[in-house]
Amino acid sequence: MSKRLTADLASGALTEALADIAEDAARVILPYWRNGVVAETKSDDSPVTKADREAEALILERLEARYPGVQTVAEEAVAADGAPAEAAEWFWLIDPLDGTRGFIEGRESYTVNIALVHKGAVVAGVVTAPATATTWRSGAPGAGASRRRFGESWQAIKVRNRPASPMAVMSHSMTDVEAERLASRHGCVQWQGTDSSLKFCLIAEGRFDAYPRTGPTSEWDTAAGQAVLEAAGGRVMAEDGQPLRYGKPRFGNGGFVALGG
Ligand SMILES: Nc1ncnc2c1ncn2[C@@H]1O[C@H](COP(=O)(O)O)[C@@H](OP(=O)(O)O)[C@H]1O
Ligand SMILES: [Mg+2]
Repeated sequence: MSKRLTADLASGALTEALADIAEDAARVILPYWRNGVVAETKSDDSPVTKADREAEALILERLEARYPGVQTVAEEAVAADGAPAEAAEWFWLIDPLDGTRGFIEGRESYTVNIALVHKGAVVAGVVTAPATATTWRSGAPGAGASRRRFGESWQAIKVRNRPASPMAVMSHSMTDVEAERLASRHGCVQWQGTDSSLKFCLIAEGRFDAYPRTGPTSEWDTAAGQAVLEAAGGRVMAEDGQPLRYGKPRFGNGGFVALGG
């Protein structure tokens, strides 16, 4: 493993570099947003655009240039060529455009996601929201999480203490009845629908308290958001009550719940 990777992880320079890469990917994506982008349908029926593919190509090239030889597991590469047979000790999980449906419909809630996994645990991640020019990142181990607007300095963020009336944030992909049932199972009286990994970041910055999810997602949908949320003082638990882990069969997740303070 490259010495640079482990040194950058320890110093916090890793997510500084990942943030620059994700923001450059955002600059590739933005010209396509609200500009008549054409959606194609993948074999799993989910949509993909030129923006997804070009952003992923940029991210893969930049990661390989700075940290050569680390395994990459990226949404569009897996869609085209299949998933690697097994996860390496260290690997990247990349979703160049999470919330593609919202992106195509012109909503702001889509993100660029890059995360690093070591021995099945997510150890670093960045989430960038191109539409609002905002990036969230985990810092050096123990150094918390932070957020910046493009070109500005990092501000520390953290989860809020659970209030008397906790609020859930959830995928739009549910009926109101399902969403209400799921929110109340986690003690939440109110809930709001949002696309993409932004949900983890909204909990990390203390605006919501829970993000429960029952249906399947892919590991690249959750890893970067989990890194940010854990660094901000929250957690993401799989159905067994343990922190969500990575490198599972076909890089797929079951249900989970993300929680703030
Ligand atoms: N049944 C399923 N299996 C795997 N991933 C799923 C899925 N249903 C939704 N997802 C993924 O979850 C992401 C959307 O989450 P949300 O509903 O919270 O916005 C999408 O990512 P992409 O937009 O990157 O394809 C989508 O691919
Ligand atoms: Mg996704």
